[in-house]
Amino acid sequence: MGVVNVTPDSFSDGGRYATTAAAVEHGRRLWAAGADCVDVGGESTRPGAGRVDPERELARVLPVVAALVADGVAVSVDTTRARVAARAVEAGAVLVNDVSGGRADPDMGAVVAGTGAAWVLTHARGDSRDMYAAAAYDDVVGEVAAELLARVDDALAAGVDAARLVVDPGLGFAKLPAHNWTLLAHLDRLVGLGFPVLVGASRKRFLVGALPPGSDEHPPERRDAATLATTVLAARAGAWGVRVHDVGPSADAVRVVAALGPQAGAP
Ligand SMILES: Nc1nc2ncc(COP(=O)(O)O)nc2c(=O)[nH]1
Repeated sequence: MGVVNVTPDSFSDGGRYATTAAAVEHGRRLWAAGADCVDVGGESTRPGAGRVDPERELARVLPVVAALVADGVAVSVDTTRARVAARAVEAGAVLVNDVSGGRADPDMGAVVAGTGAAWVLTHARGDSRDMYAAAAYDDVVGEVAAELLARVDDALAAGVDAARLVVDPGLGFAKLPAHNWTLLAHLDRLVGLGFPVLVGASRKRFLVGALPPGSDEHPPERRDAATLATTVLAARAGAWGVRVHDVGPSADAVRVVAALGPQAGAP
């Protein structure tokens, strides 16, 4: 899953693809580089980010979704708003990527149930204004798994077909670095829940911990090698997908792991 943030303030590429033309061009590049899906978002989800007006979010994502769909690109929409999801699916998006796991908008379940779209339920607590306040776990893998299953139950209750659900541990969402590393080390337990697992580690701040001491926290591209390592880990654990900014290397890494054949532990 290639990332196209049509926003002026995303931490990983803020502002580079803020115009429709730049975003569409970037989405085409990611598709050509081997992305199976291009994820279009119009509202930064970084901690502390304020909300974007719904009309502005729509104005950012819809033209990009429509143009990429017209090119034959499989598009997902990164939104927590049911109305944005509905309009993006109408424009041809095939997956709703909801970092709130359906908690932000009570109408999201019904909207997804009413379409043929898939739905990524990402684990988080609170929202972008207070997410670290809830970043306390006794057993982060067990608690994230249980809370994701609660999100799944709500989705099923809303009428969404289980076959259209994907779960995501929400690295960096209401999680401290140690929580992210523990989740990465135990992705097999999340895969064992029986739903496709999407992993979004790409260029996230916790990866700086894997860089040489004193490494500059910027630019985010400096974290692409560490991101590639997380792609291999996710593929080896049997994850369904990875959400990355630098698609080419991760697409190659996924093919390398696939070439190994069935591995112990991967379904
Ligand atoms: N499913 C999913 N979606 C996401 N969307 C945005 C971000 C924040 O990263 P960005 O600002 O680089 O897009 N992370 C995730 C994630 O981990 N999982």
